[in-house]
Amino acid sequence: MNRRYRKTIIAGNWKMNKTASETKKFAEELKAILPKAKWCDVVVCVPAVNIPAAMKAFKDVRVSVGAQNVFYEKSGAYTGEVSADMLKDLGVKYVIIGHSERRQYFGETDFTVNKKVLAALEAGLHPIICVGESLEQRELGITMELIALQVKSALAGVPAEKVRKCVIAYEPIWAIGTGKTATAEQAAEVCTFIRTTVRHLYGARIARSVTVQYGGSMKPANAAELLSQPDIDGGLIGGASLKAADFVEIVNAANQE
Ligand SMILES: O=C[C@H](O)COP(=O)(O)O
Repeated sequence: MNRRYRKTIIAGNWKMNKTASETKKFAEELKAILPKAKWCDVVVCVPAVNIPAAMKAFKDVRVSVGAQNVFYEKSGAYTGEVSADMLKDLGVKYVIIGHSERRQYFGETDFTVNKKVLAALEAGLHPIICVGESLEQRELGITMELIALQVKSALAGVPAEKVRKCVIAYEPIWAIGTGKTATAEQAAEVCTFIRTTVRHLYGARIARSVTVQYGGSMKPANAAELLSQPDIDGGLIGGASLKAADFVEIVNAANQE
């Protein structure tokens, strides 16, 4: 981690978990145990329908509320979709884009990810752009090519002054929800490569300012080691973000780095 140049961000991705009342309960639990002085930004990305409840519940907890998806059009006949302006209007700060579950189950592609990133930035949101390889791709030895393609596609047309608003999350698909974490070396290697890719596109100054997270079975037991890697500036946490105590332990691990 390098606090001098960029933000450390610990973000929970609740996926399709917790009702509005469970959100309120979680916020109360979190408030009781979250340290007041934090060196990192803490974000909780909740299901879209629970955003208003989360905004209210996390108001005095100094936790930003994030969304898990956004559509790229501004408005119109797109049944079931939510626009970037709608999220912004609710007070949302971050939005996850291109999570592998969206790519796998909902047909998201590098092309739609890019359109969503542009729409999110235009609305003043911070996109958390997810990239990552499958086990087959890793075994074929094409991880870096794939990551470069995903990063370059996601950032296509993003002007230099807006890139530092983007967060890039490296989430190896084989480590998501499997309990199988990438080793700190594997995670660090790809996170450094992501920064190098941004450097080739935008130069060293901007590359230094972009937050790169790791996600994939991050938990209290492995967070400190992962977060101590120089190019890992935070985590995107699924399962372990659902329990306030585990989530806070990860925030504490980030605070110690
Ligand atoms: O967005 C979060 C990732 O999918 C990681 O999920 P996980 O921590 O449950 O493996």
